[in-house]
Parts: sequence; structure tokens; C-alpha cells
Amino acid sequence: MNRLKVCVVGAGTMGRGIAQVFAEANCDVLLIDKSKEQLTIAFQYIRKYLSFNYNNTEIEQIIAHISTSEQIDSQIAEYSLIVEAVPENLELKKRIFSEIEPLVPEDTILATNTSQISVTSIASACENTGRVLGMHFSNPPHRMELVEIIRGLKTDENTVDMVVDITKQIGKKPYVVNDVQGFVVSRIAAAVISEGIRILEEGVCDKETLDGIVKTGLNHPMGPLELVDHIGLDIFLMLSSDMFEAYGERFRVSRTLKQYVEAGMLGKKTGEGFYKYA
Ligand SMILES: NC(=O)c1ccc[n+]([C@@H]2O[C@H](COP(=O)([O-])OP(=O)(O)OC[C@H]3O[C@@H](n4cnc5c(N)ncnc54)[C@H](O)[C@@H]3O)[C@@H](O)[C@H]2O)c1
Repeated sequence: MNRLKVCVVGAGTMGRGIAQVFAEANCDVLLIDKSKEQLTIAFQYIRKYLSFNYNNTEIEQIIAHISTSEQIDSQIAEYSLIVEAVPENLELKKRIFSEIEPLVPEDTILATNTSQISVTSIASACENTGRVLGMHFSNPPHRMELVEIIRGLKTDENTVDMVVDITKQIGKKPYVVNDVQGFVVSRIAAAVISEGIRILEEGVCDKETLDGIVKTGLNHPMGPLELVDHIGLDIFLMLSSDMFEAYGERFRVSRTLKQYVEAGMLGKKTGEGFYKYA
């Protein structure tokens, strides 16, 4: 079988991890980012994460599978799977898909790594909507096994089957879901985190107790407040505002979350969220 050729658009937190996962699975990867600096940073991260599991020679062999570009152009025609991982913005994603589609053959699969935007809306930028679907890797992609496969309203079943197979081939676990706001994983995470913040607001217990209960009692690797610090409170505020719009009252954004974001307490990345980080 020919080696799979995958193009990843966006080399940020997710794109660089997705590129690493495909390169480790022996695929040829083209990593595109409009920012040269982001591409440089991407390789620093990829080398660091690979160094946990491989020796220097193996690292160089894996890295050799990844080429880069600062623009979307005709060379992407060689790649049979495109995974978009640019920021979470519908108009930007639609623009990227409408740029890509005319450059690739009819059977190229177009996937988005969106966390919660409607795959059907993103696909509407394309002529052939049957080849568009969601391929939602979890963060960090090199460690997390889940890939949520999102079937848009017009996604062909054949496209879904092919991406399920590819996901298994790269050692991940695919789960197929239909296209609703937040799919499954973001929706569940939003519910757990929001309820955790409310429990804290109500003074039921302190933050360490809350996180400890969830980790011990529900077997989650992180408590809700540790998790939101990891995601970034600003990102979570955006996500939960969209959930509120889609599902109403049960996703109303808490006062505490708004206040913390207003205060610039965004979690690990600013050194303080619900916890302090040195
Ligand atoms: N960060 C997470 O925990 C996480 C988890 C799952 C899914 N996602 C989703 O993955 C996607 C990417 O998120 P991220 O956290 O990696 O974002 P990010 O901001 O870290 O990276 C986005 C990258 O896209 C690049 N980019 C922007 N416009 C571009 C263009 N026109 N052409 C090429 N590159 C361009 C940026 O330079 C940046 O490097 C989003 O849809 C997000 O919702 C994020």
C-alpha cells in the first residue's frame, strides 16, 4: 500500500501534535502555517515530545517525514487527507476550505479539527460536501487516544469509513458522532467544568476538595478546575458562551468565570487561574 500523505493546515497547539502523530505512523506530512515562527516553534515541540520515546536517530527519521510551507498552494494536490487546525473561527475555516478544494483531486478527504463549530457549516464552503468531516483530536494529540469523527449533514458514509480506518492505522481510537454543537467531548467537558465552578461559587467545598472528589470518585485524570486552568479560562468562556447559545439555561456562563477572565486570570498560561502556577 502507498504511504498515506497528509497535509495539516495550522501548526499551533493542535496542528503540530497532529503532524507528529501522522509522522510517527510513517505518513508523509506537509505542515502549513502562515507564520514561519509558528513552524519553527512546532518543530521545537515535536522534537521535545518525540524525545520522551525515541533516540536521536529515530527522532530525525520521524522529523524527515514532515515538510513545511507558509502557504496553501498547488503542492497540496499530492495529499489525500487534509486536516485543518487553524483557530476556532467559522469564517476563517470556510475561507481555508474554499481555498483548498479547487487545488485537490475529487477524492481528497477534507477534515476539520474544530472543537465545536458545525462541520456542516464549514462544509458549506465546498462544492463536494460529501468529502468533508470533523476529525477532532484531543489535546495533546500525541498522548490522547480519542479522535471524535464528526459526520456532517452531507458527509458521505464512505468518507467516514475511510477516516475511521486511517484513525485506527495511526493508533488512535475513533468514535463517530453526528454534527451538533460541541459534539460529545466538548459538551461533556463544558457541563463538568461549569458545574464545578458553580459548586465552588456555592461554597460547598474548596477547590482542592472539589478536584480531589472528581478525580477520586469519577476517575478523571484532572479535576474540573485543573482542567479549565489547562484549557485556558478565556477559551472556555468562548466555548461555554456558544454552548449557552445552542442549549440555553443549562450552559449559562457563571459569574466567577467571567470575573476571572476580566481579571486576566486565564489559567496556566498567565500563571494564575483557579490555582497559582510558579
Ligand atoms: N487547543 C486545544 O485544546 C484544542 C483541542 C481540540 C481541538 N482544538 C481545535 O483545533 C483548532 C486549532 O486550535 P489550536 O489550539 O491549535 O490553535 P492555535 O492558535 O494554537 O493554532 C492555530 C494556528 O493556525 C495558524 N493559522 C491561522 N490562520 C492561518 C491560515 N490562514 N493559514 C495557515 N495557518 C493559519 C496560526 O498561525 C496558528 O499557528 C481549533 O479549531 C480548535 O478549536 C483545539
